[in-house]
Amino acid sequence: MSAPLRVLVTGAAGQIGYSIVIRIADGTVFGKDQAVQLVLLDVPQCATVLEGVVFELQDCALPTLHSVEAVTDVQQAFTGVDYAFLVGAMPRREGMERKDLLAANVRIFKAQGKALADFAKPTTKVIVVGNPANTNAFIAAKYAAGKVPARNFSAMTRLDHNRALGQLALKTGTTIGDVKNVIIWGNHSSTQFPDVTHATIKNQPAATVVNDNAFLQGAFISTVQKRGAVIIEKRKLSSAMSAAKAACDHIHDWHFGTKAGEFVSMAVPSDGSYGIPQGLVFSFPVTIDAATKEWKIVQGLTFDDFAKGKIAATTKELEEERDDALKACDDASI
Ligand SMILES: NC(=O)C1=CN([C@@H]2O[C@H](COP(=O)(O)OP(=O)(O)OC[C@H]3O[C@@H](n4cnc5c(N)ncnc54)[C@H](O)[C@@H]3O)[C@@H](O)[C@H]2O)C=CC1
Ligand SMILES: O=C(O)CCC(=O)C(=O)O
Repeated sequence: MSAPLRVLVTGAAGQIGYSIVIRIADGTVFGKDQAVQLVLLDVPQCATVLEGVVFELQDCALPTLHSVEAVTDVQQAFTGVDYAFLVGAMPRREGMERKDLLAANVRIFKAQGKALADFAKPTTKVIVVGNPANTNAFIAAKYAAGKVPARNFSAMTRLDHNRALGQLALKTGTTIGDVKNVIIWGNHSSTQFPDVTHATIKNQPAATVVNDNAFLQGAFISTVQKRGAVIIEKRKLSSAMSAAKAACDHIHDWHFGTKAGEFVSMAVPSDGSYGIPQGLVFSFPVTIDAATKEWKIVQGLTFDDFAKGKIAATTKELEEERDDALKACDDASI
């Protein structure tokens, strides 16, 4: 068993927390030979619930779980972490857009960015799940600057990516393993652009196999864009099982690298690729090198006018969110 990795989950008393911790603890994310020290953070009001989660993890008798601690103190939570799953935040309810959460949640990510700078390892890798995820990651990276590099911050669009794979498999009567290289561009919001231009199904161009352009430019895109809202409408709670699974896929691939010839969607600070403003946390297709654990934005993809319009819309939304978040941070007394 390798020396333990210290892995933090915030919001661990919540519904995503409950689905995510078992996958981290049982070796699904970091492998069956990798011990994990799990740190579960939530707010003090949730301390008892958190204790129950710790007890359940102990009762799972997992060989890969080196230790598990429940904490409500930010310094204790962030000290020495190798990976941080930042889930803890207010979820939206029916009828809200994710950006409606901005003012409430941005304060959390400002404080946690500072805590990462002060207490985490400079090599810590961070996935932000709490919404609005891209902009929260932007804010956390800003307040960790100088200590933890911006490229160690990411936001989750893997759930959207997985939703897109699922919709294509359903439409074509194939299985998930047959569908590769869909791309989610932009924001984890209803402006995101799920793009199949470079996707394949059974190694053939997805557009050829689907053979229904109206679907690909219509229902496919809107289903993926609005899936989160539909789940809320039906469950009266937001996606949790699928969100936890996607967060684990995201960190698994960051830790182990992507497969040859395949890319995944991950929201990362833009380096200016494809004309996206520098620093904006934007979902791109990325490949990850297993040895260095560094992501690289896939280069050289081309866009038609339809795609250009979609990418412009999601970029504009993210720029507006960024500006609102910066203003909220200036106003926040933390
Ligand atoms: N990026 C994505 O694809 C997805 C994002 N989400 C987002 O994930 C977040 C969590 O969702 P759920 O688990 O369903 O919500 P939940 O309400 O069940 O759990 C959130 C937990 O976070 C805790 N929390 C709040 N402030 C905290 C803080 N400052 N530090 C530590 N913990 C804190 C709460 O006490 C609660 O236990 C929401 O913002 C939701 O919108 C959900 C699904 C997908
Ligand atoms: O839609 C939301 O606001 C919460 C859940 C979510 O982000 C999603 O299901 O995609």
